[in-house]
This record gives sequence, C-alpha cells and structure tokens, in this order.
Amino acid sequence: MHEHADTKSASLREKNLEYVTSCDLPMPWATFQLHAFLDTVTGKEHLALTLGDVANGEPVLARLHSECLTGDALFSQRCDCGAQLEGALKNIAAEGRGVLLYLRQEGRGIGLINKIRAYRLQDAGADTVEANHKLGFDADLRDYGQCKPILNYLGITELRLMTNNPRKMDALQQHGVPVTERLPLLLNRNPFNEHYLRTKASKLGHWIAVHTPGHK
Ligand SMILES: Nc1nc2c(ncn2[C@@H]2O[C@H](COP(=O)(O)OP(=O)(O)OP(=O)(O)O)[C@@H](O)[C@H]2O)c(=O)[nH]1
Ligand SMILES: [Zn+2]
Repeated sequence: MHEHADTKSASLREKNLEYVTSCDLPMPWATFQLHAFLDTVTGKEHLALTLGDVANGEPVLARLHSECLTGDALFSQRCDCGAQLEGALKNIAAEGRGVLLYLRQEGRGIGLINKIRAYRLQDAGADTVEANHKLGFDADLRDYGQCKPILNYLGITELRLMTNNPRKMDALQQHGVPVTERLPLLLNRNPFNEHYLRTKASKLGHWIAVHTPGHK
C-alpha cells in the first residue's frame, strides 16, 4: 500500500509536482472533492476536482480545463471557457462520477498579462493566432505533461474526454494517457466569440462546425 503511494508520488516528482491536500467543495450541482497539487519549480497550483469512485478502473468522464481568468471568473464572452467549465462540471455531476483538472496555463501558456495584450491586438483586428505571433509567442504553448502523474495519483487510468481540441487529444496520446471516447463540448457560441471560435477551427484545427450567417 505504502509502496504504491510512493510510486505515485515518485511519478509526480518527475514532473516537479507534489500532492498537497484535499477537501470537500460543495457546488450548485454536487459536492466534489478538491485536490491540490503544487509545481515546486514554477509555484503553480494545479487543481483536480473529482466526483464519485474514479479509481475503480472504469474510464472516467473528464475535462482538462486550461485556466482562463477572464472567462472562468469574470464572465468574459470573448471565449467559451466559462461555459465549458460549468458545462463540464454539470455533466460530471449528472453522471455522478468524473474528474476535472484545472490547469494553470492561462492564455494558452502565455500568462494573463500577455493574454490581455493579445486581446488588445485582437481589438485592433488581429486574430487569436496572429496576436500571439505579434507578441513573439507560438500559437499554443501549453504542456499536458503534468496530467498523467496527477491522474495516476488519483487512480484514474482511462478517460472519456470532453473536448473539441485535437491537439489536446494528440498530446494525451503522446504522454500515454488513454482516451476511450471524445465527447464534444460546444457551449456559449455568441457574437463576441464567433470569430475566435472560427479561428480555432481554421488555424488550430478544433472540431467546431463553422457555419456562415444564415446557416445553422
Ligand atoms: N493567448 C491567448 N489565449 C487565449 C485566448 N482566448 C482564450 N485563451 C486561453 O485559451 C485557453 C483555452 O483554450 P481553448 O483553445 O479555448 O480550449 P481548449 O481547452 O484548448 O479546447 P477545448 O477542450 O475544446 O475547450 C485558456 O488558457 C484561455 O486563457 C486568446 O485570444 N489568446
Ligand atoms: Zn477563455
């Protein structure tokens, strides 16, 4: 038992992660367990929310959510993040079992301040990818390497993943996290984020139907 826990801690340590503690987190839809992990190099605090018995070997309904302070906490309509966060938690609560990793890679890895700089460039006409390039960054700097050891620590082996992002699917495969099913998560399409979602589809390959005005 202890040996097993030690192996799990060792694979966390390989990614400079440490499990810290857990608590109950009552939400409007269910009471989740909140687990805190610390990246000892960057100081980033990654979170996992679990519901039900996720360690019984069955594939787990999952969302890997990248931090978006503006969308998740400030109700921004520039993106679909807040609605996806809420929708994923509701779906997990409806099944009574699942996991959401809240990964602190704000702004696709460029950080909050740079994301706001990117938004300003977008206000002046750039798209989400061009804005990153103008600031000297690649389109997407995220790293999903921390997911496997965190999931492993929680006893989760296979995912049924809620995402529209093919890069996320590829990254998980590269990191050896089996995904048995992909479930689309298309929420909060609105006039403010239509262009952003179209760019994600055309330049980043997201599986989002691009419809022209007048066609649903
Ligand atoms: N650099 C940058 N980051 C953004 C922008 N809009 C949203 N983000 C960040 O993008 C991340 C969310 O990525 P998305 O591509 O929307 O979604 P995803 O998680 O990759 O894919 P899904 O699983 O389908 O939702 C969050 O970290 C946001 O902060 C933007 O215009 N520029
Ligand atoms: Zn967002």
